[in-house]
Amino acid sequence: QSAQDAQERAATAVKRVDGNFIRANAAQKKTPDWPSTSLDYAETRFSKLDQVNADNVKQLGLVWSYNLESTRGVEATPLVVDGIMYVTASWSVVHAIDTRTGDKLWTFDPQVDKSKGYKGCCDVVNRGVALYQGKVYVAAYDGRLIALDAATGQKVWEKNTIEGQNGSYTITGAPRVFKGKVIIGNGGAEYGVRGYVSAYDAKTGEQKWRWFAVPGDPGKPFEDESMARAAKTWDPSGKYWEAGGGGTAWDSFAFDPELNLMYVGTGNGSPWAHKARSPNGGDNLYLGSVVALNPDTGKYVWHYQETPGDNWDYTSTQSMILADVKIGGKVRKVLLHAPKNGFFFVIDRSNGKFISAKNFVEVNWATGYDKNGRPIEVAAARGDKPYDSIPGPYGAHNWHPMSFNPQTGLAYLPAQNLPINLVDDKDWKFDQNMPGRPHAGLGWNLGKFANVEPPKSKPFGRLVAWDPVAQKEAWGIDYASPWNGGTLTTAGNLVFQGTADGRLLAYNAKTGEKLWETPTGTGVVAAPSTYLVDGKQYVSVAVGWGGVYGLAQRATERQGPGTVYTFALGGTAKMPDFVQYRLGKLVQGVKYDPAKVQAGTMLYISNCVFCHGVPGVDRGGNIPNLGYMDAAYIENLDKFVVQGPATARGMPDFTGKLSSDDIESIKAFIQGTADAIRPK
Ligand SMILES: O=C(O)c1cc(C(=O)O)c2c(n1)C(=O)C(=O)c1cc(C(=O)O)[nH]c1-2
Ligand SMILES: [Ca+2]
Repeated sequence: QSAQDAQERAATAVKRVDGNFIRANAAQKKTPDWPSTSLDYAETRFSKLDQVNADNVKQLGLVWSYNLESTRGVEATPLVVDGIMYVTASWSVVHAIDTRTGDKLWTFDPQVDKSKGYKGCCDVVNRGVALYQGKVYVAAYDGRLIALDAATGQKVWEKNTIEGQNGSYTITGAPRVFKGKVIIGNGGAEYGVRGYVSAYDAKTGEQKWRWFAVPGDPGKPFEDESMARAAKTWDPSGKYWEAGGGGTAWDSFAFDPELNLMYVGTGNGSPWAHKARSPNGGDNLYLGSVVALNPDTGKYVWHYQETPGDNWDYTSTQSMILADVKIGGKVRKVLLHAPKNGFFFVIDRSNGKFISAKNFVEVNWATGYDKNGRPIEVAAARGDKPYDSIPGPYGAHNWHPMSFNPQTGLAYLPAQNLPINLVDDKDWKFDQNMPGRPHAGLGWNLGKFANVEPPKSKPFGRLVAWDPVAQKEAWGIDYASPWNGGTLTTAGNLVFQGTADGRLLAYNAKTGEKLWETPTGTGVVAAPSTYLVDGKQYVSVAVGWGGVYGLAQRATERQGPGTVYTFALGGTAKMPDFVQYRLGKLVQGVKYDPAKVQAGTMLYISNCVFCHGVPGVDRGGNIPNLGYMDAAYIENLDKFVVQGPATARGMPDFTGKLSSDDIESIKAFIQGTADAIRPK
C-alpha cells in the first residue's frame, strides 16, 4: 500500500517540476523541496528552512539509513520532491527512495561496461540527477544521457553524448535543466579530449546545441566565432587538437533567468603541460574559465579566464554561485567562484567583468591578481625544475560543492592543502592507447622514487567560511585530512558538512562553533540536502568514500558501503554496523631483479600510481595499495594485469600494452619499494 502510495506521489510530484516550480520553490519563505542538484538556479545550496537550527540541532538523530550497495565514491546530492528522493551511487546507478519510510521505490542501473572504468581519471562517480516534468535525468559514466520515468524508473529516452568525438570521454556530473533543455558536459581531459557542453530537449532527447570549450584543428572550419577567437590564443605548432586541448565542463553550471545567461565552468588543458600544448605560449581560451552562454542557442556571450595558459590541472569547474551582494554601496549581480587554483573570485555575472580575487588558502603559483583580473604569476611554477605546486592538481577546492548563505553573507567551501611535486615530462607524446598515462607532459613526481623531493608542505583540509565582499575568511575549521564533503547552509544559522574521516557535522554559520556531529561509517565527499516532508524538516546525506583522492588514500579505519542517512529532530534509529578496515603487512618475499626497479618505477608512474597510489606509502582508498597485498598477488601480477578479474570492476586490461618483461619490472618496483621502506 505505502509503496503504491509512494509511486503515485512520485508520478504527480515530479510532473510539477519545471522552471516555474524551481523558481517558486526558491522564492518561498521556506524552501520545502530540493528539486535541483544545488537547490536552485543560482546554485546556492542555501535552504530557508529553520525548524532545525543552531539552538536545537543537538537533538538531531537518525531516522533511517538506506544501503546504496556500492563500494566506490558517492558524490551525489539527494534531490527530494514531495518526500520522494532521487540519488545516485557509483557507476551511475539511480535510486528512488520513499523518505517517509526509507524504502526503495525503484532503482535504475544503466549497465555501464565496467571494463571501461579506467576511461575516467577520478573514480566511477556520479554527482546526481536532474528532475523535470515527470522525468529523472542521469548522465551515465560511459557518456549516455538517460531520461527515466520518475514514478517507475523506466527508460524514456537515451542519447550518446560523445558520438562522433574521439578520446576517453566520460560523464560524472549532474545534468541541469534550463528552459526545457537538459545541459550536460563531459570529463576526460587527463587523457586527451576536447571539452564541450551539449543541450538536449528534455521531452524528446533531441540535441539542441553544442558549444565547444576549446578550438579544434585550425585547418578545418571553426564551429563558431568564439572558436575562431579562441584559436588565436593557441600555438598550432603544439598540434593541441591531437590531444583534444581539454577544457572539459565536467561539473558545474548555473542559470540566471533574468539575464537569460547560463554559466559554464571549464576544465584544464589536455595535455596538462602548457609547453607541450602550446609551445610558444598563449592563454589557451577557454581553459580554466567561467563562460556565459545563451541557454536558447548555446552561443557564447562572454568569458572570464581564471587560469590563463593552465599548466597544473587548475580547472574552473567548481561550484558557481549567483548572488546579489553590496559592493562599494551598490548591489551587484555577481558570480562567486573558488576554483582549483586557490583564489576566490567575484565576477560581474551580467558582463563577465572581474571585480576581485583573493587566495583562500596558501598558494605558490601566483601572488595575486592585477586590476584587470590577470594573475601575477611566480615564474618557477612554470619552470624547468621540479616544483612543489600549491595547490597541486587536486586543487585548493575540488568539485565538493560550496554553499552561500545570504543571511551571514558567507560562502562555505571545502578547501584543502594538497601540494604535489610536478616536473616536466620531456618525453611526453600523445598516445591514445596509453590509458594509464594521464599526466600528459608533466610527471607525477614520486619523491625519492624519481630522485626528486616529495612535497614539503603536508596535506590538510579546511572548511572555509569566506566573506566575498571583504575577500577574507570569517572563520575556518582545520581537518587532519583533505578531501572533505560539500556543504549545505540553512536559515537555521547552520552549516552542515561531512568529512573524509567519516563524520557529519553541523556548525554555527556565523561563528563556526561546532554544534553537532555523528559518525557516518565511511568518508563523506558529497554534500547534504534538506527538505520538508509533511511539515517536518529532514537532512539527508549520501556517503561513500571515493573520488580521485579516495582511490588511493583514506582517512578513516571504518569502511561502510555507500549509504544514504536521513536525520530529523528526535530521530532514534540505530546506525548500521561499520566494518573496521586494517592495513595489511608490507609485501614480502617476491623474487625480483633489482636491475629492473628503475624501469619498473617509470612504468608504475605511467600506468598504476594514479589509482593504486605509492606502494606501502599511501594507505589504499577504495582501490587496494599493492604494497600491502599478499606476496601471491604480486607474484601473479600478470594474471591481474592481462585479462584479469578486476577488469569487471573497472581496471584496465593491459593486454598488448604491457609486456611480460614490463610486468616483471613493475613487480620489482613494488617489492623493491616495500623492502626499501620496511622499518629495519
Ligand atoms: O579534466 C577532466 O575532464 C576531469 C574530469 C573529472 C571528472 O569527470 O570527474 C575530474 C577532473 N578532471 C579532475 O581534475 C579532478 O580533480 C577530479 C576529481 C574528481 C572527483 O570526482 O573526485 N573528478 C575529477
Ligand atoms: Ca582534470
